[in-house]
Amino acid sequence: MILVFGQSGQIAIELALLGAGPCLSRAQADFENPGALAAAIAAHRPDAVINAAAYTAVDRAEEDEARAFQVNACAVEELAQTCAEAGIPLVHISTDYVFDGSGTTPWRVTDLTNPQNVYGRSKLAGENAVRAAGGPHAILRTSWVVSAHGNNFVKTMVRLGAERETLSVVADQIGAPTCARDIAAACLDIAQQLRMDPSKSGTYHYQARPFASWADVARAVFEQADLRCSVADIPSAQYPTPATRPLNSRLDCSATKHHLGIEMPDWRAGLKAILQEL
Ligand SMILES: NC(=O)C1=CN([C@@H]2O[C@H](COP(=O)(O)OP(=O)(O)OC[C@H]3O[C@@H](n4cnc5c(N)ncnc54)[C@H](OP(=O)(O)O)[C@@H]3O)[C@@H](O)[C@H]2O)C=CC1
Ligand SMILES: Cc1cn([C@H]2C[C@H](O)[C@@H](COP(=O)(O)OP(=O)(O)O[C@H]3O[C@@H](C)C(=O)[C@@H](O)[C@H]3O)O2)c(=O)[nH]c1=O
Repeated sequence: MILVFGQSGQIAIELALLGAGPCLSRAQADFENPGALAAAIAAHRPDAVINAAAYTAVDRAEEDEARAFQVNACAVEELAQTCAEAGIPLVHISTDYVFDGSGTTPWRVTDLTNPQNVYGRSKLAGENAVRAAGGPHAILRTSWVVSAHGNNFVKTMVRLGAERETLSVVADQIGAPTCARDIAAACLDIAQQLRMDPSKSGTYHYQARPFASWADVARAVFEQADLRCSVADIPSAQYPTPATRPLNSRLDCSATKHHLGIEMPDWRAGLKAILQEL
């Protein structure tokens, strides 16, 4: 049995649809309540754990640092240590925001991290806690998660695209949207592989193809959803936000393919499915 944390989140919803579970809610396992995660593991005795819970409000985190670190790092340390002590494989999801966004080369799993905002620093601290716990684990870094559920850029674009004739969207942050459904399937695959072979533990990248800017994604949404809104490309400087976002969010996913045999999906196909679901 695969125990999932983060029941109401985009990725956890897709994990449940794919048959993973039980999926625990905040009320069942609160990451701000020390001891709650160890108790949940003891109660469920899972074969593997997928942590899809996190503090994901990137701008709010700038003023809510203690809570972001509690959820994304301190609680993750408790979870990782509990799993390691029991030999339970842990799949932990992380983010492109652990990188500083310099250059244009896709980030490899071994590249130096240097997060530029509180959310990214808290996620990096969570990664480090998982590695330090020393149990069977996979840290799966992904980016720009989109789905028919929860809050995400695609849903925001569908809403704004119906209200506006033109929308200004940043065109100098390059990465790729990755569908929660594809990530969930990858997490399940990795959890099974870790159960069979703990030596596959490590850090992996999982990002859909092809690379795109947020403006490209907005254009694809409007085109596929038949919305008449046009997109004006702007630099990040013209869209000031409390948290700095990395310009280069391209992830090199070759190790994921090489070591785990997992292929990267095309986000345009996933986008089509999401728009049909909305
Ligand atoms: N969203 C994105 O674009 C990206 C996300 N990721 C990572 O992927 C993972 C999943 O993201 P996503 O599916 O988008 O997440 P969501 O933002 O959709 O959901 C987050 C989940 O975490 C839960 N959560 C937050 N705080 C607590 C807490 N104190 N105790 C228990 N549960 C809590 C939320 O519960 P509640 O509903 O009660 O608040 C919710 O179920 C995270 O690790 C995230 O960092 C990586 C790259 C991009
Ligand atoms: C709504 C809107 C956003 N933007 C820009 C702002 C920002 O640079 C970019 C995306 O905005 P969002 O706030 O949706 O994205 P953001 O919350 O930064 O998304 C991030 O979330 C965390 C959890 C991650 O881990 C990252 O991988 C990434 O997905 O689009 C525009 O340029 N125009 C607009 O009208």
